[in-house]
Amino acid sequence: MDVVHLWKAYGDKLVLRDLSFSAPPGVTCIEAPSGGGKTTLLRIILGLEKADRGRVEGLEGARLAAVFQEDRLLLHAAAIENLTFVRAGAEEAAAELLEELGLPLSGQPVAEFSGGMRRRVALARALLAPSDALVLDEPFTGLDTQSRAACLACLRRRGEGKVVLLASHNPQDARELDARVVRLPAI
Ligand SMILES: Nc1ncnc2c1ncn2[C@@H]1O[C@H](COP(=O)(O)OP(=O)(O)OP(=O)(O)O)[C@@H](O)[C@H]1O
Repeated sequence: MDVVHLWKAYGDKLVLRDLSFSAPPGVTCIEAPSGGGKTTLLRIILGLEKADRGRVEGLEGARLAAVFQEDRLLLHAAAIENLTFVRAGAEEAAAELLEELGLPLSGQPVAEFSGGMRRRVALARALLAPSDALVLDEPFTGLDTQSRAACLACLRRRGEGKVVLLASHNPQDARELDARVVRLPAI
């Protein structure tokens, strides 16, 4: 995937200025401080926001799976139902993923889960959805050390061969995922 001369402003506020980079298969971490434009960039890549100028190449026809900054789960459904919602009939694969991420297989609605548990359900859902590329916006927020390690291992294994874009303000993410890093310049 290539980002080519991307510009984006909200009113007078310039957020992305002539941004270009390539993201080959593997993990690319997008690093910037809070407010630095990471979410804006990912939303443009997902087609949810329009750039003012420039383009994203190489994702034409690709299936994208995402973890948004908010979890966007079906709160009254169980974790496994949140997963099979994106891949019907995949109960076994969904259960395996939940287990890998230390999540319960019970019928408990995710509304009753902790914030970190919900974050892991959102990641599991993105990993289960049939996809060619993963777009992950701060997927590890609110996770303790052990859950974060489980997520990293799962992403490493299941993201293999895909373009994975991961917005982060934690430089440890890139180190632990052996990822390329794109640092958004301060504007
Ligand atoms: N819809 C919008 N309308 C106006 N301004 C916006 C809009 N979306 C984002 N912005 C502004 O654009 C800038 C970049 O926001 P963005 O959410 O992309 O940053 P970020 O790097 O993801 O931040 P964080 O790490 O805090 O999530 C911020 O100053 C934000 O206020």
